[in-house]
Amino acid sequence: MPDDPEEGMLSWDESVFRDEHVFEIDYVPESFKHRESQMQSLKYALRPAVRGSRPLNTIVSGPPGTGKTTAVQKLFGELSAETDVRNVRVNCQVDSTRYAVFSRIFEAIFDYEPPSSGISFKKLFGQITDRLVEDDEVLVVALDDVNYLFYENEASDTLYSLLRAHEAHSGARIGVIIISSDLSLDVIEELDTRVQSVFRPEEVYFPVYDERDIVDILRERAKRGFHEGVVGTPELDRVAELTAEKGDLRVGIDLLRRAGLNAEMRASRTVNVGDVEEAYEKSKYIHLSRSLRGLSESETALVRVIAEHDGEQAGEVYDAFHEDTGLGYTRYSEITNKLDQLGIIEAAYTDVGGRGRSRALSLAYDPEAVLDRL
Ligand SMILES: Nc1ncnc2c1ncn2[C@@H]1O[C@H](COP(=O)(O)OP(=O)(O)OP(=O)(O)O)[C@@H](O)[C@H]1O
Repeated sequence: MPDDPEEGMLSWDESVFRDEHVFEIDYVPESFKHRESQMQSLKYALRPAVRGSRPLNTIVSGPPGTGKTTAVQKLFGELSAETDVRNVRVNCQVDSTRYAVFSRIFEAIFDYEPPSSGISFKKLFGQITDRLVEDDEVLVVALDDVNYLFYENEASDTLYSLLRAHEAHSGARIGVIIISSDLSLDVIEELDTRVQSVFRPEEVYFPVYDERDIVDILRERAKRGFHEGVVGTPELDRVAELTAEKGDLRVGIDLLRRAGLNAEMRASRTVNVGDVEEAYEKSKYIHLSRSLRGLSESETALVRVIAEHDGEQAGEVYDAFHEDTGLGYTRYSEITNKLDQLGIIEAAYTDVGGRGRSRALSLAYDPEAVLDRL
């Protein structure tokens, strides 16, 4: 510990943070660099809406933590502030059925939730479009993390309703932005042919940031979040290096916050590389935590069973799952597919001693780390 407490030590009423809020998950950054071309493409697609026409439908894709959601949030913020275009972003991890998506849209338009007694989908839809026509407004809907609609088999119906709104309800103008971070999913291919025939979206791709971009973005964030001099260049470089390994900018933002907390734990005014390395033991699981957060009870139950039977054959895992939950094979296999697509588990086919092929299920992460986060 430093000799001079005045200089090196943090007192109780001091903090390394200037504004800890900038490291939170829902913070929309003021400065949004290295995404200029993607922002241009999105603006191009949205521009017709400003003129009162239907905007171009768009698919935004790219790996997790590459700024897709932020780009849409920033543009929607501008649309709300400067134009009459209505917009709503639906988080499909939370609202993963067509009815839930439209309830969210209803809420955004009417400023209150639809009656919980339950009205038919048709009625819900009709009220939304009537209102749009009445107010002469164009609506843009962003379906964020659209892959969750696919896991529930709701994607085609949801998109079909949105895309055909102007035919079903004359005068309704709705555009769709779908955001997908599951690159193993070919969104268009997976849709019903009836949807494919009306869905010819513009494509905007968000690649991972390289290490130099990451340093640039995180330096800005650190400047806002920490007092001057708290994070030095070697520490920031290490944060960027670890972030680039994972490819997800969220890892870097979480690392900065946790490293700051670790420095405070030592009552230090500055973050050192040790604080960063220690923080990484938690931050590296940020993607896992996010995937686990949205799971239902039976999905969580299956994750737990797999963690306890790591690497065993699918049949054995099913027996244990069935015993715990009473659920049958169909549901079991649907959940297995979802967990596989989310990257929580890996399902590999193996030959089992001449008896044909079987699926072995294992976690994509250390079982301890998974069980800790359930
Ligand atoms: N260019 C940027 N400048 C500043 N912050 C950024 C930038 N790009 C991303 N971020 C930050 O990184 C985090 C992740 O970004 P965002 O949620 O937009 O990613 P995403 O691509 O939508 O991820 P996912 O596909 O997992 O939903 C957010 O906290 C966001 O503020």
